[in-house]
Amino acid sequence: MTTIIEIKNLQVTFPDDGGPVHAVRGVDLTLNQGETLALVGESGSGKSVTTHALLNILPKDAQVSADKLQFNGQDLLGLSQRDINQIRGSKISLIFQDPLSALNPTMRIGKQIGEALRFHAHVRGTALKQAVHAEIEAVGLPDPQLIARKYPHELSGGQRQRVMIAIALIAHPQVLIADEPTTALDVTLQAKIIALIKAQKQQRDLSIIFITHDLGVVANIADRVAIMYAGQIVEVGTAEEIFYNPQHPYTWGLLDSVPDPDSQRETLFTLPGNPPDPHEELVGDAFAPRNPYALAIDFQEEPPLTQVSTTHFVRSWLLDPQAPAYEPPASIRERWAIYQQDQREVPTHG
Ligand SMILES: Nc1ncnc2c1ncn2[C@@H]1O[C@H](COP(=O)(O)OP(=O)(O)OP(=O)(O)O)[C@@H](O)[C@H]1O
Repeated sequence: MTTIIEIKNLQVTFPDDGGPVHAVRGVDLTLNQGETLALVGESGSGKSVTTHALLNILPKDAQVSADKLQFNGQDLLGLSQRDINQIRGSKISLIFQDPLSALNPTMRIGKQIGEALRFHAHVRGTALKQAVHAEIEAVGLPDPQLIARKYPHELSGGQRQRVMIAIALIAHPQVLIADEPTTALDVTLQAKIIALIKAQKQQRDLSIIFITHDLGVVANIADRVAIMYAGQIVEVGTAEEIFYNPQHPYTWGLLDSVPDPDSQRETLFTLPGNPPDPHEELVGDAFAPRNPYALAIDFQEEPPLTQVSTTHFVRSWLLDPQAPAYEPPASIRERWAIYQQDQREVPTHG
């Protein structure tokens, strides 16, 4: 498996009148060739800041440090702004949550889609026009010539998001970072945009980081899932491990807050409390005050990362060999039962 992006111990702090804001507190993350990695957590957990650090698009006053921040084995932290600009848009592209504010209201759609190709590949004239029209078609928009002449406000929300995808993909990047690309859309449109991203991934052999606060959204697209809380990854695993063998109480809460059409539950679970103030210096486990399963040690010491399988890692004291026995919520026990059943059904060789 080829690693495309490797992040080790990423820390990002912003200066602020109320004291430094600790947005990212030691993130380790890898993206492998051809996979979709979902980065999931509540608002403010540091998902966007993590990927913006990668692309060097944080505000100038951000303090960024990392033991490793690499793209295809190349160190991104040491690169000049010019070299980073070459990578951004052509090798790594970003789709933002809100196309209306990301698009230029005064520029025709066609010109905006063509920009990356003009800038990175110096394509001009008829070739550029043809490439733009082909890209508009590829993202499922009708009548490319008409769409290219329109301005952003003349399109619907779903059409604008397709335009954002065309802008991100036209220069044939290796990596697509999709930051909450469906949040502003209704459920039907969400499903269509996810299907489009999935299809484009397959056609173009993309690797994707898909950012969302909603675990339900990524069930159909993610190969692996990383759960982020208060600037740290608290659990990471394959989609199957996160959905059916989750080990961190925060992941349990996120799973329980996803609407389940088959469930008998009448009201949806909402995680009690709020994430910690990012100004705070944290002691122990950042999730402890909201965690009904917290142990005394959670309020004193940061939990170590425990390996559950070759692909599954969890940052929780519950997995310590000395932790007392505990029983997760019934909804999670049901998931575990399905997982164990699936494991038994996997044929063993040898
Ligand atoms: N320029 C900035 N100056 C100060 N604090 C910032 C800045 N950008 C982000 N932050 C803070 O960093 C923390 C992480 O923000 P980030 O945008 O990465 O969260 P997120 O998980 O992507 O959530 P959301 O879905 O709301 O964007 C938040 O507390 C946020 O307020």
